[in-house]
Amino acid sequence: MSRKVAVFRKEHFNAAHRLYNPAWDMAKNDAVFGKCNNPNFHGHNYELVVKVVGEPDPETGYVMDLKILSDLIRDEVLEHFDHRNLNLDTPFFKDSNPTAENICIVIYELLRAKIDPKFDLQVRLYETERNFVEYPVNN
Ligand SMILES: Nc1nc2c(c(=O)[nH]1)N=C([C@H](O)[C@H](O)COP(=O)(O)OP(=O)(O)OP(=O)(O)O)CN2
Ligand SMILES: [Zn+2]
Repeated sequence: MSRKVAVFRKEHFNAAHRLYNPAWDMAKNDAVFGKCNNPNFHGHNYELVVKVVGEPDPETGYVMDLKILSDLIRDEVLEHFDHRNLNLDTPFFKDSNPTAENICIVIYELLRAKIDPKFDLQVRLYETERNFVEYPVNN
């Protein structure tokens, strides 16, 4: 029987963004993205939940030390995203929109590169209290 356990770390960051498609005119961007297309940007208080799944180490009882996970999220994610303009201050959304979906995928990829492949990883990102996304699915 599997002894896999999921451990979670919650973090938050504040960031500004604008959702628009540069290939479209303002009218179409307004129609699709509404107030999220404000050229002067707008902000969200993002809540981030990182889930790591694996078997507890027999010597420590830890799946992964949550202090190490916390430091990793700080260094790999929050340093890039917190109090930043996601369109202008980060390199991640030059060719894509900083939607919750795309931000979640970027965060997953940043963390996946640093977390031992023996662990499964899943990221949940709340853009508002009621709007949230998860990547990857079915973990
Ligand atoms: N599939 C997606 N839809 C929307 C996204 C997104 O990232 N993925 N993003 C937005 C806006 O950026 C933003 O989330 C909308 O914010 P807001 O208008 O404040 O949202 P609500 O009015 O629904 O606020 P609640 O507090 O959640 O009620 C839009 N769509
Ligand atoms: Zn928004």
